[in-house]
Formats: sequence, structure tokens, C-alpha cells
Amino acid sequence: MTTTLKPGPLTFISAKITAPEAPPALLPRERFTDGLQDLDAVKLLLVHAPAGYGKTTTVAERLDALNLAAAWYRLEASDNQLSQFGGYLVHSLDRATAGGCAATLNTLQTAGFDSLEALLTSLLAELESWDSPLMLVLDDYHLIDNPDIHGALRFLLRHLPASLRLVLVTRTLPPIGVAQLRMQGRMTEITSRDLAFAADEAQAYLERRLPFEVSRESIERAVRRVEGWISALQLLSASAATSTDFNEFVDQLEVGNQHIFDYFDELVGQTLTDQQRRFLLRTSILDRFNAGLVMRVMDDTDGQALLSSLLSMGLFIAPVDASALWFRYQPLFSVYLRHLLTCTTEENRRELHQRAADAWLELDHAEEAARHAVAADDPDRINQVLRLHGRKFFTEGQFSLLQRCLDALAQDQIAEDPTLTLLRAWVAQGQYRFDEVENWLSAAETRLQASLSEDTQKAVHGEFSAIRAQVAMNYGDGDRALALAREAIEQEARYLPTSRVAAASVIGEALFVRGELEEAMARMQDTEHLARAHQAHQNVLWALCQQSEISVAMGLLQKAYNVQERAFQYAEENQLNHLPILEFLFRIRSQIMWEWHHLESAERCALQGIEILEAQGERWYVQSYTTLAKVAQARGRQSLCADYIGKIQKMLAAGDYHLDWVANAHATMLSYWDAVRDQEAIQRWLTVAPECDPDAATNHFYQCNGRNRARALMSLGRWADAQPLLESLVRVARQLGLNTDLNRNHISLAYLYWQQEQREPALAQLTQALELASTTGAVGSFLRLGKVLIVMLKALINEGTLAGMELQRAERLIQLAQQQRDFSRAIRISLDEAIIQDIIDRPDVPELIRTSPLTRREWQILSLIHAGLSNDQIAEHLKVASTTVKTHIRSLYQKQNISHRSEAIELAKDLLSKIQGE
Ligand SMILES: Nc1ncnc2c1ncn2[C@@H]1O[C@H](COP(=O)(O)OP(=O)(O)OP(=O)(O)O)[C@@H](O)[C@H]1O
Repeated sequence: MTTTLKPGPLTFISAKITAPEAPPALLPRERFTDGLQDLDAVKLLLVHAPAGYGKTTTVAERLDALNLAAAWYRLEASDNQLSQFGGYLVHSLDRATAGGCAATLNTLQTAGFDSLEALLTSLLAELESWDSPLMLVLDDYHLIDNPDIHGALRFLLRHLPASLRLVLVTRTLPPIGVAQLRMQGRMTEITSRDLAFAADEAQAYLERRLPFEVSRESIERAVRRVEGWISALQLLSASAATSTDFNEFVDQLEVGNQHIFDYFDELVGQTLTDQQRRFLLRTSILDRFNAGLVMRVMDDTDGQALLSSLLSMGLFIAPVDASALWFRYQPLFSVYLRHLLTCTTEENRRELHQRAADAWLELDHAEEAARHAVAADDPDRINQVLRLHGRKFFTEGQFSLLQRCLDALAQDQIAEDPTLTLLRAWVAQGQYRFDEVENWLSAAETRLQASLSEDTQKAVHGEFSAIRAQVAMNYGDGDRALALAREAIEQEARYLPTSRVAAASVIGEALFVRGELEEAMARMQDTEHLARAHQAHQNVLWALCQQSEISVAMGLLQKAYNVQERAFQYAEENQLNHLPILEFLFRIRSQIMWEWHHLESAERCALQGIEILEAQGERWYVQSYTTLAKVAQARGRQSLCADYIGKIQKMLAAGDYHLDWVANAHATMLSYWDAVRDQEAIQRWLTVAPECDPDAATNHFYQCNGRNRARALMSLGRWADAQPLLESLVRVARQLGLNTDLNRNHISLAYLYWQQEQREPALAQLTQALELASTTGAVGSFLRLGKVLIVMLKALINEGTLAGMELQRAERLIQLAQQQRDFSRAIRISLDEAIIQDIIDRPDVPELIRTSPLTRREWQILSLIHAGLSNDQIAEHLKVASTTVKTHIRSLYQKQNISHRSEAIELAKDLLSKIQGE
């Protein structure tokens, strides 16, 4: 270094050496505290990530929050001049140390320095005596390309005084020997992966910025799409005026957003060389890449050099894992690049995809190979991939990938190959397109009749029977399903190794649906073993999920939970966490969590289900939305619940779903309508509700469907119609050991009797429900009744017949029901002696209630006045004359010294709130 650093009377822009101002809605990020506080040992913190990841803001926010002294220097291209760099550096440190660098500053302004190193030497000597921790932050360091400055930094790092720590904020890795520093453990790093906003942070940030409520599901989807990139979240929050806008914006991100494209254009568009541009365009088709793959799609010989040059650009590329050999584009950047690729004719996209397909196939990565073969619209390559890996895709449950592959093949090509036909038919069945299944099977049978030997035809027929059995099952024809499955299981599978496993599974399902629970469980265990032997992951998980469902039906929820644990473990061991079937597992887990009133876990599982199914489309979210609606209702979040109910209704109207799903969704819709007293909706539902025969309700979905009807009738006050229905459901459930349903039916019947003021049978039903709850652990099904549950349980406890576990459960349920928020603010609670006694016993009740006690009738009338009923309505409700009601009201007013109805409402509100805990 020979330059003389003598800047003379330089004008300093003070903003360059001042920490940036905090943005609006600044979110504190405590998780970076350690990174800044624990720098003593390493001395260098390297914050490197692409543009807009919040590097500067995070560092500034944490330094400020932790009250750490800092010298800030924000760099620009002009700071590559050594004299400017040296000048600002000294000024910045001098300001932060309140004149602690005066001597260096003086020399700089008078004699100057021969080199940057000489200046640093003077600075370091002066700072030697500075004894409290001081951070030197060099922001936007990627703008520095002067090797002398990089050299100066290396020098600085070697000789840092005890109190000084260096923070480099940059988009690219600076050439200051980072690899060595990393290996020697002499620096810590914060990367885009760390800076990305997690869902909780995004939620906190968006709640500060948005004037409307956004569901957790939307937030998680947004975070996934932008991968936590705060700049995109900021744009999102500035662009959306309603939650619908918000969701639309998030959906659009998959195809692209012009503002984001403009941002990337500004960032990279101008600066790229032709080779870099070609690189980005060509590799944009890859979901991930390493040097070898880059070489193949670039048709170049030095993949590593190409990759390194790309990485040094500080673009939106992240390592896939810790090995740092595989990389991928940030999803929004990837959308941008793919958009550029479609806008140019320079590149032959088909050819690129063909090259990629071949490269992946060579690496034995079948899924990627298949995706590129499909994108290249290349039936030969698709056929090649399917021949090698089609069965594997199937056993892993990669249905949508299989479908895309098969869609590209000609019908004849499929019909002449039993394996392809089976795959095609299973995919259609998995997507609930049952009519198609038969078309594919018969087309192949016609075609193969002439060419195959009788023996081979028999084998084909056997395997076709397995799938026909599954379809029959889905159509609800258990007998036919059983017959076909038994036929299929006798045949050795030649074309799809899992055909017999599938047949075994159908047998188990058919028995389950018929209510033969023990036998069904045994068959499902067999299926699991058979599937394990074939390494048929999809079938193993399916069999485990079915065992869980059977256990739930038996009322053994803890056992079901344990089976689910085994399934989760299996998925983890075999790295299957991305398979669509995992959604089934999460779904049934969320159902148990809801029943046990672990609402957070229930919500989490439903959200995970949605994440897994994201690529399959919203049509498959019905069940997850149902859980989310239930959770929203249990939390008293009415508008959120209404949103989900709206979505579910739309989806049910547009799709053809299995009764299991439909009944579940209907139960939630009815519960919501009941809570908001939308009797019209319930009435309408009754006119189109699925048929139900309670005497044949041999499984959980028929039971649920029957109970739905009963609950709808109860909501409309048609008690006499609901009662026999529920009684039949109880009888069948008891007979078959469908204990979870039995539990729920008893709860419904208890409610029915209670509403009809038939106290004794109501309490008897409730007792049975509590007894069953000892094994089911049911909570959610009780709480669904709302506040009236409190009264019923208090009445029951008052009887003195409950003891042990049941008593404890009843007390816990009362507590939970008291905490539960009703949608309607109006207090709806009917009164019973036990409740009245409870009120009177409280020390904080108005004196008059004790000294001039009300009769039971007067209490009832008080609560009905409070519920907003007119005198005539009260008379009708109590089945007495209007004049009688008036007499009671007069007496009540007199006793409590009341002269207006509003005072009566206030009194009731005060008294009842003591009981229901709001
Ligand atoms: N914690 C936060 N709370 C609120 N807003 C934030 C937060 N972090 C970042 N932002 C906002 O996100 C945007 C990008 O942040 P910032 O400028 O710090 O990113 P950067 O990674 O330093 O970008 P560049 O490389 O372009 O300098 C800014 O508009 C900033 O206000």
C-alpha cells in the first residue's frame, strides 16, 4: 500500500456513520441476541444474505435493544477510495468512543498516513486503552471491491484490540479468508436461513401492520411462499386491504408478481454478464443443483467454476443442507427466473428439461427425472422413468406425480400394459374418480384378451379385482368389496407387488365399515405386516392409520394415539414426511387432539396437513379446514370460524367426497349454525342432508351422519323427531362397541332431555357419557354443548352420585366450559336448582337475592328475559299463559326492587356471569 491518506478538509455525511432509523412496525428479534452478545471469543460476526432479508435492520435493532456501543459505517461504491474509507472509518470510531480516536483523526487531517494499514495501526493503538465492548459495523460491505480494503480488514481482524468486535453486513461473502476463519472457529455467521421470518415472527409483524385479521393458515402459507423474506412480507402487508386481498396476493406469488419482478430486475438485471444470464436462465428449471448438474444443463465442462461464479454474485441462492454442495433458488427468485425463461426464445426449454431428466436419471433421482420428463412433454422419457420407477412412485403414494406422467402417455400405450393400467386406475381411484377406474380396466381387458394366455389373463384379472374391490368400498358396497378382495388376495401379484396388500386392506376396511371391529383390527395388522414385507410405505402408513381409526371407533383414543406415534416414527425412519398420506396421519392426530381439547396441537396438525397437501390443491383441504373451524369455534373466534365454514361449504358443493369427510364437515357446520342461531341454514341443510338409517349405522361415519340429523332437529326444537333417532344410534353403537360414538350419542341425548326439562333421564345419560369418557378421554364433544354443560354438570354433581374419575372429569369440564368463549356475547344458560344454589351461596351476590329468594319459576323467567324473549315467547317456552308470566314478573320485580326490564337483564347478567365465568 503506497497511497498517501491525507483527505484534507473532507465534508462528512453524518448519516453514513449513524445507525439507520428503525422502520415502522419494527419487530424485535430476540433470537439474535446471543449472536451479538457472545462475540468475545470470535470477534467477527458475518451477516450475509441476499438483499432485503433484514440484515441491517436486525443488527441495528439488536444493538439498540441490548444497549451495545457501536460505530456504524454504511458503505457505498465511492468508499472503495482508500482515503474516503479511512476517513469515514476513523470518524465513525471516534464518534462512538466520544473522541477516543482523536490522535489518529488529527494525524489524518494534518500529516496523513502512508497507507491504510498505517492508519489502522494508529487506530488500533489508540483503541487499545478503550475498555468497554465496542462494535464496528460495516454495512453493505458487498459494495467494496478494492483489494486493499479487503487486505486492511484481514489486518484489522488479526490485530483487533480486546474491546473491539467487527460486524460485517453484506450480500456476498467477502474475500477476507472466510473459509479459514470458519474452519478455525473464529467467526459466527448469520445467513438468510437465520434471518428468514418464522411463522410466529411473521404473524407478530403482520398483526402490527394489518388492520384486518389473517388466519394462521394464510400466514403460514405466505411464509412458505416467500420463505420468510421480510421484503416480500412488507410488500404483501402494504398491498392488501382485506384478508381476501392478502390470500389472493399469496396465491399469485406462485405465478409471479410484477412488483417483485421489478425488484429483481433492478437488483440483477443490469449487472449480469451474458454468461451469468444464461446460467440463471438454464438452471432456473432445476429445483436444486450441484456442480455436476449445472454442467449438464449448461452443456459446459467446468460446472464447479460456473457454480462458484454464480454463488459469488450474492443472489437468492441457498445451500440445501449443511454439506453446501447442493443449492437451490429462493422460491420467488425461481419464479422470476422461470418467468424470464418463458420470455425468451434464446433457450430451448424442452431440450433443457430433457437434459435435466437424463442427468437426474443418471443420479438415480427418479422423482426429479420424472418431473423434467413431464415438463419436456417427452413420452419416451416418461415411459422410461415409469418402467424403472413407476411402482416405487406408487408404493410411496406419489399419486399426483404418477398422474402427470400417465397423462402424457397415449391411451393405447397404457391399455396394452397391465402395470401401467393398474397404476393409472389406482391413481384415478386415489383421486376419487371412480368412473375412470372401470374405464381403464375394461379398456385393458378388451385389448389384452387376444394377446395374453389364459393363465396370464387370470393373473391380470386378480390384480384388477383388488382395485375394483377398493372402488366398491368407496361406493359403500361392502359386500361386493369383500367378495372382490377375497378373490384378489388368492392371486399372486405379477404386475404390482402391492395388489395383495391392497386386497388385504380392503377386507379390513369392509369389516370396519360393517362394525366388525375386532376382526377389522386383525386384518389391518396383517395388512401392515404384508406391506412392511414389500416395503410398501404408502400401504404401511395406510394400515396404521386404519388401525388408529378402528381404535378411535372402539373408544380407545390413547391406543389410537400410540398407533399414530408408530406411524410417525415409520415415516421419519423412511423419510416419508413429504408424502400426501402423511396428511391423513396428521388429520387423525388433529381429531384426537381436538377431542382432548389440546387446541393448539389440533391446529398445528391441521396446518401441517395443509402444508403437505399444498401441491395437490385446495380441494383436499376439507378435512383440515373442518378441524380449523372446530378449533376457531372452541376459541370463540367467530369470524375466522365463519370463513372456514364458508370455504367448506363451497368445497362440498363443488366436489364429490366420501361420506366420512362429508359427515365430519357437516357436524362442524351444524355446530357453527347452532352457535350463531342460523336456523334457516339448518333448515336448508335438512332438506339436502345425506340419507340416514340409524339402525344400519354400523360405523363412525354413518353414526356421525345420523347424529348430525338429530342435532339439526334439536337445533330446530324438534325434540320428538330427534329422540328416536339418537336412541337407535345408541343401541347400534352399544351393540357393536362403537364407544366413541356411544359417548357422543349419550352427550347428545343428555342435552335433548335437559332441554325438555327432563332432568332425571338427562343426568342418567350424562353419567353414562362421563363413564365412557374414562376411556375415550372425551372433552371436546362435551364442550361443544356450550355453557349449558355447566348447569347440567353442576346438577349432576349436586345429586352426589358421581365419584372418582367421573367426578374429577365433571369438575374439569365445568372449569373448561367456564373458560370457553361463546360466539354470542349474550349469556345463554338455563337454570337448575343446583345452579341457583350455587349463585345464592356466593358471597358477592346482591343482598336482596338472599333476603327475598326467588322461586324456581322466577329464576327461569329472569334468565329468559335476559336471553331477550318477550313475555309471549316466555309463555310459549314455559307452556303457560301470558298472564301467568306477567304475574311472575311482577313478583320478581317487587322482590328485587326492579322497575324496568333493563334492570332485570342487568341483574341476570351479573348473576349468570358468576356461574359461567365470563
Ligand atoms: N425486524 C423488522 N421489523 C420490521 N421491518 C423489518 C424488520 N427487518 C427488516 N424489516 C424491513 O425489511 C426491509 C429490508 O430490511 P433491510 O434493509 O434491513 O434488509 P437488508 O438485508 O439489510 O437489505 P440490503 O441488502 O438491501 O441492505 C426494510 O424495509 C426493513 O424496514
